[in-house]
Amino acid sequence: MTVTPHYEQQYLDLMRRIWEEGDERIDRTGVGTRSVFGATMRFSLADEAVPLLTTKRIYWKVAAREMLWFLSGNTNIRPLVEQGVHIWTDWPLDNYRRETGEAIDRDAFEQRIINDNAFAARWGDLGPVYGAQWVDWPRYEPVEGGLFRRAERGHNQIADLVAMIRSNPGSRRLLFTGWNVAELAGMALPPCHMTYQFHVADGRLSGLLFQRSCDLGLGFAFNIFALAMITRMLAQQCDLEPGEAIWNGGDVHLYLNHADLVETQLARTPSGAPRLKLTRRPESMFDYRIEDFAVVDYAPQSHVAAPVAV
Ligand SMILES: Nc1nc(=O)c2c([nH]1)NC[C@@H]1CN(c3ccc(C(=O)N[C@@H](CCC(=O)O)C(=O)O)cc3)CN21
Ligand SMILES: O=c1ccn([C@H]2C[C@H](O)[C@@H](COP(=O)(O)O)O2)c(=O)[nH]1
Repeated sequence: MTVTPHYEQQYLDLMRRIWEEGDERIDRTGVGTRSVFGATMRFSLADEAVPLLTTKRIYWKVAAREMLWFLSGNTNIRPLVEQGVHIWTDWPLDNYRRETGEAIDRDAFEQRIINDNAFAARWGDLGPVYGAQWVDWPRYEPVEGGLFRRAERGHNQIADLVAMIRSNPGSRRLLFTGWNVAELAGMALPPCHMTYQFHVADGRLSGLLFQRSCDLGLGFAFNIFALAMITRMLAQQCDLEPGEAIWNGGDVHLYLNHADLVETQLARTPSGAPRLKLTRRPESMFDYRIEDFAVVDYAPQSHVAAPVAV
């Protein structure tokens, strides 16, 4: 009898291989990583399956709120912080401390972001990151004298994608990207989950993500959930069934200060088959709310905390 391995096994196998054989180097953050180049994982989304890790608890609502924030086009951490989502605070905080020399702690910084409009506008923005490029990629229009001005509304890649999936599902151009070369310098971090492509076969929509840089211990769990989530949303909007989530990583790494996390997860056995439910069919990709998502049959092992490299 052959037993199908649990979907999470491919993640644990990659984690072990990087930890044991990855190339060790000092990275941009100074923390140090072990790294491999090029990896693929595939997860079924059929029957509402969702690739949540089970060898530690994943706060999927944090990742879901982040995805809804991307789709809103907002690039300021304020709406995240207002919802108790702290995952993007460290970069503006680091910038604020460097520029002002003030030794403010994270809670106080977040309070000021919430309470003070001008402060949030000055210190809370990440630059033209994901949301800006996804729904408002800048367009320029000619004005007199050979000059150009920025059009009031940019390209909405997500709205265009929905229209294209509906009208031409066989297209090989069903994609959107955050990698706007001309604007990279203004971003707090250049996009990691940078290009998403979609494919329709047999009435099923599959999503493929190319992620140039992946923090396998921390970011990956969020990135793979988000890929599944947006693929499900697009399938719902386009009257398709969910197919697969396919993940392609470029530089896939483990930070050297994640030893406890790696050893704990590798000592655990994945189990269970969580499902993601979309409880309502909103008007468009831009009308989803956090209440529209529910995860059932998710019984993970305990959360394992790990430091984020800034
Ligand atoms: N080094 C690094 N790794 C990342 O994954 C990452 C970045 N930087 N920079 C930009 C964003 C921010 N992301 C983050 C940042 C922090 C967590 C994190 O701390 N997660 C914890 C706690 C989650 C919570 O308490 O809400 C976790 O256990 O998943 C996850 C993703 C993903 N990205
Ligand atoms: O969604 C995300 C965002 C970021 N990461 C990780 C990958 C790297 O560890 C850092 C980014 O550093 P770079 O020097 O720009 O590559 O953040 C992630 O895994 N997922």
